[in-house]
Amino acid sequence: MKKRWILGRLIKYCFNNNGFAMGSMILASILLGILSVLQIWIVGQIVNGLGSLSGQRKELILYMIMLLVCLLLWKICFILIPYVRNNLVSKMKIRMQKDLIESVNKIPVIQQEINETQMKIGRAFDFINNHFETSLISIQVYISSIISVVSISILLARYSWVFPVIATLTAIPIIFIRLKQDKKMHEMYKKQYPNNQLADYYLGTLTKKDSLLELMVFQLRSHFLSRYLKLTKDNVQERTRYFVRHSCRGGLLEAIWLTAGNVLSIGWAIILLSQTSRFSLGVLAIVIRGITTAQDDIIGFAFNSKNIYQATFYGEDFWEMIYKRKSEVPRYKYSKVKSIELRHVGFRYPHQQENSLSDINLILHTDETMGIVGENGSGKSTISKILLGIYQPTEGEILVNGHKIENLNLLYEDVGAVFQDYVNYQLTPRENIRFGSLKDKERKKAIIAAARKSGAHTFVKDLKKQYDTPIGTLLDNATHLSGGQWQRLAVARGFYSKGSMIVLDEPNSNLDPKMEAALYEEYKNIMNEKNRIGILVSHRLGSTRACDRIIVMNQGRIVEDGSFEQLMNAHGKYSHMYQVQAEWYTE
Ligand SMILES: Nc1ncnc2c1ncn2[C@@H]1O[C@H](COP(=O)(O)OP(=O)(O)OP(=O)(O)O)[C@@H](O)[C@H]1O
Repeated sequence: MKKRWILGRLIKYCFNNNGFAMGSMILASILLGILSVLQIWIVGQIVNGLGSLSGQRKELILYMIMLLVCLLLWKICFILIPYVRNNLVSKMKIRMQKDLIESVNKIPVIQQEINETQMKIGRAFDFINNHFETSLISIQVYISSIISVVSISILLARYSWVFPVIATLTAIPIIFIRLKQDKKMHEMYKKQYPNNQLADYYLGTLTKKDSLLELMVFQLRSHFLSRYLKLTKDNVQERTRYFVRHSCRGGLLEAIWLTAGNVLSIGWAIILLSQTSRFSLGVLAIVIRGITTAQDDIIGFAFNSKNIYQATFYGEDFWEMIYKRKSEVPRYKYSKVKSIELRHVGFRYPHQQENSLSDINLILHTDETMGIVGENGSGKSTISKILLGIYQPTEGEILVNGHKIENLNLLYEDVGAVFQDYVNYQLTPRENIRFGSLKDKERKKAIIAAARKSGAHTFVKDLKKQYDTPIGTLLDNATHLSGGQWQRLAVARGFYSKGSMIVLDEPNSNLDPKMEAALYEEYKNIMNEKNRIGILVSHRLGSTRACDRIIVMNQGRIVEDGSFEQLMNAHGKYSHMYQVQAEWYTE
């Protein structure tokens, strides 16, 4: 998208969503510009009137009244504009956040996971929260400045065309000086952005609850603090260097140029006006005020460019995301999956040299359960994310119910999953479980049944308000839960979900052995529910024993595929790993 269109885009977007407020703001800005020239002209007439008091009293009073009306209108505009703008900004921010969140939701997860996208999303939100309002102010200042400069130039040209030229010529070099300063500053901010992000991360690690324990035990606090301080010190030093190099020098140059220009232009005005018969004190007042106001407007115009640079930098990411949403490839939605087939599927994470999955061939039918085993990093989670439609393969084909998915863009209406890195929703146990299938009406009995199966019910029933007790650390009077208790809620969420597929990705890390053993029984039941494909990713080979089939992953490939008996009889990798684990328990 071309950068220069960004302000135009913003105006259009605001008009489309809140035309009345935007229109009022623009009209008030136009009025401000007109009032500015009107005041100069009236003051000139008053000075003239004062110079020749004889018989001009009525006119003088009329000009005085006009000046008062002008000042009153000016004041009203000054009160009205911020009021309308605040109103517009609050409404538009909500709208923009909604649009942005919807757009972010449509970015493929794999793209969202990469740092570059995270930075883009961060900058887009930054635009809404910190730069959108300044962009609106810039638009408003631009409009009133343009109207003011044009009308003052017309007024000055009535006396001599030299005056608007003088006003413009003295202001233009200053515009360039400021533009250069702003460009440098913008470059500096852009350069500092990754370091700022890293500094925020260090600060977060130093202050967040999750990292406190490790910071204490490994005595990392001073290490992180010195890293944080170094980064912020470097940034401050760079900003100071920038300030001395560009702002101070530029400011000095500006002051010298403007003073010299003003002395010259006013001197020239006096000489010129004294040579003509139209010379009067009022005209001199108009010329001096006119030239200085026009200069201020032109310079203010340029000063605004700093806001425009920032709005462009942060806004670029916002508009890009909103724009992308419209050109997005449609996703293929399935409510009932009877079969899913991967044909020669390969997958490579962005910016990686090697494939994480290669040549995966697999057919899964409804009412079938599959275990996925393999060493760390062999591709188990990646393949389950592909089956869930979270990642799109970079090679090969996917067929759902026998139909090829074009562009490999797959989405299910309803699937269940328990991930290794599940989320702790700082709300209530009911909501934590209900999120497993939010689009249906709440099934109270099913929530309790899911909690019973996952073992969550044993502690939830003893909470103050049971399933409606606030849990976590955010809400008032919330109850703290242990790691294992959170995990049981995450498992209950998976159990509560409906739909034609469930993926359980090693969901037992925080559970005690008794709970783990009991859960494997439940996994068996849940995966074996009718009209479902059940997938269990696990390091405990014994837990996959009950699956109809097991695949063994190694370096991104399926190296064994069969039932438990077949794999044991084959005496391959699975049987070897199984023996090793069994020995560990029996020794
Ligand atoms: N977000 C990512 N970006 C780049 N590479 C990744 C990413 N996630 C995983 N990988 C790489 O892909 C490969 C497979 O990872 P995956 O998480 O699927 O393995 P896994 O078998 O589930 O491992 P584990 O048993 O440790 O959970 C690994 O080599 C890993 O380094």
